[in-house]
Amino acid sequence: MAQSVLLTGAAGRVGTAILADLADEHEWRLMDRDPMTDDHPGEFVVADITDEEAVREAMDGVDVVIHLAGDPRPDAPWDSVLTNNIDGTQTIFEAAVDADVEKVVFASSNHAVGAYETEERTPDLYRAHDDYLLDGTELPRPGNLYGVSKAAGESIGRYYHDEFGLSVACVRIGNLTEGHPPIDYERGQAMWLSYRDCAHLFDRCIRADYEFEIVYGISDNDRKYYSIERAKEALGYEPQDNSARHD
Ligand SMILES: NC(=O)C1=CN([C@@H]2O[C@H](COP(=O)(O)OP(=O)(O)OC[C@H]3O[C@@H](n4cnc5c(N)ncnc54)[C@H](O)[C@@H]3O)[C@@H](O)[C@H]2O)C=CC1
Ligand SMILES: O=C1O[C@H](COP(=O)(O)O)[C@@H](O)[C@H](O)[C@H]1O
Repeated sequence: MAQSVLLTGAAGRVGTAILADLADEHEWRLMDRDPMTDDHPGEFVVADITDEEAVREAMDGVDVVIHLAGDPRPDAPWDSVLTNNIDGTQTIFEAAVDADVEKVVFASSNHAVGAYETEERTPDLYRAHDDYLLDGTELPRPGNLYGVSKAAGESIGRYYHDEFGLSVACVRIGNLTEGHPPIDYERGQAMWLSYRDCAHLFDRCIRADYEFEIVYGISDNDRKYYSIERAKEALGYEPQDNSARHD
């Protein structure tokens, strides 16, 4: 069944991947601080996610929020991630609860667990023969302040689930690259997420029933150190792409 979905950060790369395949699948309300130049479905709200009033207005009548807006740079400075990624995320969750939204899907990141990639484990970790696997039950272990902000976003989601019963899915997105896996970048190949698998995974997050989930958002790559089993079990994720098929 089509759902009414608020998509924050709609003008960015992940938003573009989602809308490319799902424009006709749901009723969209799009939000970004930058206007969208391309054709887009639904209504577009130009607003900053730290603007409480604008966020509350945009949340009206919405079933599901996909929250992508934020500073995506792994080397982003603290003042930016504090404002855009932590404060902005709390504003979204608070407004979602107040508006009786059913589900919030939070764009977390591989960088929330980046420090598991120790000198001893790498580069073997990025290769198919290695069996080290993170499955989403491990503690966050960020390797930069951006990763700290994503771990904080997951905790904010946990709090709003436990305290208010909101369904929350945190997707630790790997490396979204259009058309083919990253070239000459083993780490990126191991965590490649194709555009169509990205759209499908977020569609499953919109449609599935769950309580609180942390899943990895990568394609079904032969080389992988993130398990996609929980995304399959809890959400019905069925990826079609594999970075090994593009060598
Ligand atoms: N692209 C990737 O491979 C990955 C992305 N992510 C996460 O997914 C989300 C989307 O990332 P991308 O699409 O790649 O980034 P992007 O930079 O292409 O898109 C982010 C969008 O959010 C908007 N935005 C930023 N701060 C905002 C604010 N305060 N208020 C309103 N809009 C704001 C920007 O204008 C931009 O259009 C981010 O939260 C990022 O951390 C996580 C892991 C990997
Ligand atoms: O969280 C993110 O991760 C991807 C992959 O990280 P990288 O350090 O291998 O580039 C990154 O491309 C994206 O911009 C970021 O938001």
